[in-house]
Amino acid sequence: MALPMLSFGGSLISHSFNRGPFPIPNTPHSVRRNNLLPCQCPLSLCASSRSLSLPWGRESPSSTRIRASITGVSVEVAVEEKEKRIPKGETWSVHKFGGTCVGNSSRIKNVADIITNDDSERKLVVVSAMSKVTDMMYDLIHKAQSRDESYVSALDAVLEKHSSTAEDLLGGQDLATFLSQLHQDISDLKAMLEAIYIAGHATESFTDFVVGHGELWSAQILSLVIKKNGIDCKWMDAREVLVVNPTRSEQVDPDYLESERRLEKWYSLNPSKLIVATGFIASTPQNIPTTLKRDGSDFSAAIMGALFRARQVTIWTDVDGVYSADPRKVGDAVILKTLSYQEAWEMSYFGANVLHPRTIVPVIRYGIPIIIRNVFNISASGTKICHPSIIGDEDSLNFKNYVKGFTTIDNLALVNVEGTGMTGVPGTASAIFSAVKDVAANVIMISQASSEHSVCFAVPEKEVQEVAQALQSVFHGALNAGRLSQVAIISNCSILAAVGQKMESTPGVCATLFDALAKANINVRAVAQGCSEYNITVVVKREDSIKALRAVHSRFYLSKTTIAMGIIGPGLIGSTLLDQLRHQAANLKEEFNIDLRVMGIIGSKLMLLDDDTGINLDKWRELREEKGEVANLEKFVQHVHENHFIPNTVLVDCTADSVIASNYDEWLRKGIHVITPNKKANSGPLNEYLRIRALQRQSYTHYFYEATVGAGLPIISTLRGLLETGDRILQIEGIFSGTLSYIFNNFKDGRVFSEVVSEARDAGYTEPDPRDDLSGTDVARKVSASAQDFMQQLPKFDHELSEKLQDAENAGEVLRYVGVVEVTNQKGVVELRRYKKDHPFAQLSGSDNIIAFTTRRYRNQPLIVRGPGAGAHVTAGGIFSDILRLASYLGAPS
Ligand SMILES: NC(=O)C1=CN([C@@H]2O[C@H](COP(=O)(O)OP(=O)(O)OC[C@H]3O[C@@H](n4cnc5c(N)ncnc54)[C@H](OP(=O)(O)O)[C@@H]3O)[C@@H](O)[C@H]2O)C=CC1
Ligand SMILES: N[C@@H](CC=O)C(=O)O
Ligand code: NA
Repeated sequence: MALPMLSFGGSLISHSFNRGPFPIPNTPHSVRRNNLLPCQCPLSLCASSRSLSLPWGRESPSSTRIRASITGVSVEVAVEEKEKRIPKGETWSVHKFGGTCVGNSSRIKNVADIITNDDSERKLVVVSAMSKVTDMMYDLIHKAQSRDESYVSALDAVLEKHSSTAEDLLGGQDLATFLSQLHQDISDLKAMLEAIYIAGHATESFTDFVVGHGELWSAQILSLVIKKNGIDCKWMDAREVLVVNPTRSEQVDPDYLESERRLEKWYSLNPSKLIVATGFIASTPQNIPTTLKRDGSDFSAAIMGALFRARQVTIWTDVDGVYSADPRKVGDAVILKTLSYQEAWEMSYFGANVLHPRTIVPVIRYGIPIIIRNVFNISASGTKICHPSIIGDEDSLNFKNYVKGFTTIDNLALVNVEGTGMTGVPGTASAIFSAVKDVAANVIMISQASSEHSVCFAVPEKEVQEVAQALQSVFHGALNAGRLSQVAIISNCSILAAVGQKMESTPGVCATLFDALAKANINVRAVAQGCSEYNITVVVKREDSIKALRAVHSRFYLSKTTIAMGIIGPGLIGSTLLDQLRHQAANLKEEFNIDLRVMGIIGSKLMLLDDDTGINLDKWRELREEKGEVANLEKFVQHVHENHFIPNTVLVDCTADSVIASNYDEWLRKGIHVITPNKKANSGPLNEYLRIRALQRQSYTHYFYEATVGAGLPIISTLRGLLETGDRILQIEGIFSGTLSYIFNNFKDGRVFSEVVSEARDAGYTEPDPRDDLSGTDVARKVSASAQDFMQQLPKFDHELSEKLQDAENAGEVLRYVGVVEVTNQKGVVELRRYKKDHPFAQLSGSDNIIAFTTRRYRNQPLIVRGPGAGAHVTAGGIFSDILRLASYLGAPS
């Protein structure tokens, strides 16, 4: 057995090292645990299997069978070998659980359940140490080598954490066996830490040996819990199988051939359909324990996936999958269903916490998909990272498929080396970057234009001064001679990268990205795109980083029918509309790709502005109480329209205020759509109305007001349909007022007029000011100063109206308040008329409106629209359908 490289001296040399890299007594356990070298000759298989008989998890192979296999009984050997060879391929699924997934006993149990419920034929589970344990283990080393005696109590805490977890989960013989092993390990570690304490130093292999215990314990506990679920399960100390070669730069390269050979051997001794293996740890070809470095468990799982030619490798973590952008920065970030290996690679490289890029390398070889899933939300299907051919054409018509994700890296500086002396001079770039290498700075992006006049590159801010000094010194002569004009530092920069495999050969992606940045008023300092076209990198000012990320994300990810809404006037109609939006929003998004976001709600006194992605309509009333601020219409409009990257804005005016209506032209001019049930803008001077309509057409915005006539009834749209298709209106006659309809439908059987008006008001049919409903607003204004006053004065009219009613009844007629537009004579009349009891206008009930269009096409029989023409629900419904009409004009599917 090869001896480890140790740097211990003096008395420690006298320890026995022949079993491993550490000076611990030769207990039977340490022999087992550290006899990592599987022997090369067939005979030694027997020897090594005997010595490897572990008391937990692993069953010794039958010695008879092993002996038979080495005594040359060839037929038997063949049968045995065949049976025990790993059935590689599709049948295996690999699962990897990180530290948080096995952070305490209930989580370990949850993991055991997930494994138990996976119906794959064969399963390999790779497990990290319980959360915080690896840090605790590193801390032990740190304490011991800095001669801090508290390593002893820190080791006790490690013991306590694992023994209490085991006691929670296990019982009987399993618990006893595990605890005895744990105590043995702790006592071995204590001896080793003591040695480190005395030496004041720990070699890398000692450190790796100590820290790897977290995985040994979690794998044993998990395998015993799974066994408790009634499933046969073996645990694997991956150091017996995974062989890696250290490289420079804190990385290791797996030796697949040797690992595969050892795995075959391991499996022949431990055939099982369910194996729990330690993540993170491995051994060198010389059998010295080592680790796959930080985040190495994902790498372990990927290597195991490759060794087993697994069907898939699932990395269980605590997020639902890979997001299209950092969800802490972009509220709209979505979970990506699929990513190609290349995309995942680029995303992780560019700062997204996806997977370490090296995790992908082992699985690419065999095209094994990696799935990222949330252990705390198993209903989420996660993100599948696989070969692009498997991704297929799902969403292929969707532009967002071209750019999958966006990432940012902050705290960077640009270095710009500039001067005419660089043009056509070979070796300048080499001189620049070798100077950078000499100060060990990491170059994150490079850009050089074809004029060769300047080379610009990004490095971490903390390294930039050293880089600049190195360059000043290397190019001292060139700078003095003027061949180089400057070595400039541009501090406070961030990188924004857009990643997507389908960007390759797709025209317009760059243009869209830059257009989004330009519209958000963000200056781009430098750009880089490799010819692979998987990644476009731009450098922006640090303070613009989040704004830039949101701008580009919205451009690619929000559907073009995402609409930012500002609701003005959350009174009866406005609040009913908000309730309807709340109920329908998810369905609209799901079925029609219409994404409505209420970004602000303003009343006459208070306003509520959203934080980022829209107000939570489940509790807008409470939020208004908690977070409402003093109403300020200008600020409100600016917030709703300008403070985000949603492609469309609509203001919905649910007031009856003419001052609010006087703003429509300005809003339309700014590109804001307007929808309203407020009649003020349409019922003033005709010129005003025509001006708004003209402006709206010029600015390519929409102005919809269906609810201003007959509430939700399709009156404006019917009229428009008739006119736009070339029909000619001859007359429109009808009962246009829900309030008056209600009043005259119920003003009978000896009832008093004022009482019926109050009833209409209570039912929500009247205007905020009921004088607007009753004919002769002028008359009303003459007799009263306010709406309340008017209601008090109203009984004075009871007598007069009772007489009119009586007269009509005596003649077998009813009273109806109608409006008539006679187009041919250019005449409009609004008056109280009497109709025979069998006339359609006499048949109405409740707040019904009835409108009869007599046109050239509908000359003999008018086109009639009839139904409730007032009330909160039907009015809000009318506004809502205008909002959806807007969405469909903007491109929503029908
Ligand atoms: N009721 C119905 O059946 C129909 C109504 N309509 C129209 O719907 C509109 C709303 O009616 P309704 O909901 O019943 O009225 P409400 O009086 O219940 O609500 C009006 C809302 O407008 C707000 N408001 C008033 N002035 C301003 C201002 N300057 N700035 C911001 N907010 C303001 C009020 O805020 P605050 O509470 O803070 O004062 C209140 O929230 C009216 O234009 C009406 O003509 C149209 C068709 C049918
Ligand atoms: N107050 C109005 C409501 C609809 O416009 C009416 O009564 O019709
Ligand atoms: Na209508």
